[in-house]
Amino acid sequence: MSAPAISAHNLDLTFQTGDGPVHALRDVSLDIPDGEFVSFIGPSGCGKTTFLRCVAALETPTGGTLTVSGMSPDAARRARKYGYVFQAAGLYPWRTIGKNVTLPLEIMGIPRAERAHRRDEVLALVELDKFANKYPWQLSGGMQQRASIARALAFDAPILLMDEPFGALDEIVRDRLNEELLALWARTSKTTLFVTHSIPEAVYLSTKIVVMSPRPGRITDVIDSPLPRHRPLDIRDTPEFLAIAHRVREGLRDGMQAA
Ligand SMILES: Nc1ncnc2c1ncn2[C@@H]1O[C@H](COP(=O)(O)OP(=O)(O)OP(=O)(O)O)[C@@H](O)[C@H]1O
Repeated sequence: MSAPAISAHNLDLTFQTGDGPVHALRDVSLDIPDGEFVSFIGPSGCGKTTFLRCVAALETPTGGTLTVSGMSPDAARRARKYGYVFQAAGLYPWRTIGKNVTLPLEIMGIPRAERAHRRDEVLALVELDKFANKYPWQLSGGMQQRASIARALAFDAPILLMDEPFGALDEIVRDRLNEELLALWARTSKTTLFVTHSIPEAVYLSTKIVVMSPRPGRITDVIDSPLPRHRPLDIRDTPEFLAIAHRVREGLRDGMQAA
């Protein structure tokens, strides 16, 4: 069997700050097999972003072990094992959508023809193929987030890290992007780590839901979703869906009480 996409054991992270130590993650152990869609949900400040940043080698844990595709996070970063989608789309306003998407490929030194090919492919995946020559300000917020997903997909990394990518969008746009993201995940089968504050979003998207407690962030529950992989939006009204949402809510409440 190949190594899990992500494997964390007793992960700890304490930030040293001017006001004293901030214990952001405590004893986080989690294995994520290849191809799963895993949501992280928990109160603000519980370390969700910090965990993603550890996976991306942007933070160094102060204890425990973490492997990404069977290697150290730093080696995984150098091997370009992940794409990262941030809370804000973070597109460069002076570059077209197409040129935003190809920027990481330019930095990697990928030849022009190959860049153009990958740009067309990923823009088609997020249904923005007609917008390659537009500038970010000419697109809606939801389209900008899709462009930022395309940029993260451009170098075809096996892991996609998404930090609350739809948090700033209204519910209707968010619903549509949730549906599109599931379809995209089904087509690409990338291992996805997705941070959210929304219980319905976590339950709708995920094969596994990781519930975290307030700081220091611990895992209070890991729920393997019994829902089928194909999920129309109205699955959210089914008793199965509501039962998982209830369990997430309980997990969040238990974490708050224990804190
Ligand atoms: N570089 C840093 N230096 C000091 N403290 C930090 C640093 N980065 C994060 N923290 C602290 O660590 C804790 C966890 O932060 P993190 O951003 O991971 O939480 P989060 O669960 O993603 O929150 P939110 O849902 O609000 O985005 C917070 O208390 C935060 O203030």
